[in-house]
Amino acid sequence: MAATINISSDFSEQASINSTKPVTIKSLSESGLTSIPSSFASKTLQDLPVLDSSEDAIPILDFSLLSSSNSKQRQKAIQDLGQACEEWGCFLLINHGIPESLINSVMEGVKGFFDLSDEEKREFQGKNIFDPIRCGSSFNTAAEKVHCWRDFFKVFVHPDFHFPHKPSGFSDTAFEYVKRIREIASELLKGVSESLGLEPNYISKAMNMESSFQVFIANLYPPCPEPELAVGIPPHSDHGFLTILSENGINGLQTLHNGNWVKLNPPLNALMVNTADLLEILSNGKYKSNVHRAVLYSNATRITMATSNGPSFEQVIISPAAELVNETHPPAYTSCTYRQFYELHQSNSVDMKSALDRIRILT
Ligand SMILES: O=C(O)CCC(=O)C(=O)O
Ligand SMILES: [Fe+2]
Repeated sequence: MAATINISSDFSEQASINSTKPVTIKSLSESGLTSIPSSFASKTLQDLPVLDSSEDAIPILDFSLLSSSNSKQRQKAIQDLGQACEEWGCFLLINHGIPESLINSVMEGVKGFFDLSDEEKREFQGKNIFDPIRCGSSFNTAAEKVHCWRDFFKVFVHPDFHFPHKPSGFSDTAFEYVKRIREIASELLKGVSESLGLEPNYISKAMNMESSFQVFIANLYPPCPEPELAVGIPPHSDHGFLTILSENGINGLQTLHNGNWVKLNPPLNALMVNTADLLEILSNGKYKSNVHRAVLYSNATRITMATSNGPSFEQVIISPAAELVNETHPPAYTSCTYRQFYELHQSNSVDMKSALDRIRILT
């Protein structure tokens, strides 16, 4: 392994290899390293068996059936959705209605953004986790022991739409894309409410989804000289209700299921959906947030777009739904606002369900 280097979550204080130029993971990868700096060596990559989806089949849900006029078909779709949330915490979504051309053009914008020079990106670096536009490397270099082989940008896109103004036209296509993702999340959350025995608009009303907090996260995983030693993102769960992802045709997301890592190899144009921590809280633990990770390649660049969809950031208190609390199921989490939870989630290292574990009520 090569010498240790320092990187920064944002681009403000980046040290460099040999102190000659700033380091993003992209530029580190392009510098022709043949081994990873020791600060990227993850100890946990080989810990559990990795299965193909043919060995343990991740649910594939047909989005169009959730709004079917045939009530039997719709009920079955809701039941399948509930089962996927309960048994997997993730699923693949087909027939979601977002045109492939729209997904492709947002992906082009993401590529264009990562291709900006480090100097140009600096304009968008952000200083803290509540900045609406923030780009950087790894996850939170101030708190983490092992860095992620990943560059990212994160943008708050709802209720107020923020977006980088470069590359040109990117913001317009992204606006349309996140709106379509919000509509899908809203329909899925209706189904989730029903699958929990609540009325269809329960989550929408109780969580003030009209001002739902939505974050668009673009991830770049450049080729890594030692993909068996480094990690794109280590095992973690997400912070909102549902994260909806698409990728650039290179698979690399794995989900933890029954003690194995299972590869998500989505069919062309399918979206990947993860249940996240706030849904685990709201369902009082019935639906577990999905633990997942992203792996790397030595010869391919993987790009993903993960859109996190959650409740209103400050206006509601998230707690287990009263209807799901009883003597046998006492409240399993303390209440919080999304803002409080987001801070817990983003200001530590990315590590399993560490944020949720801090508000879990132990019995
Ligand atoms: O890029 C991926 O496959 C996963 C990304 C992810 O887990 C995240 O952004 O939270
Ligand atoms: Fe994630």
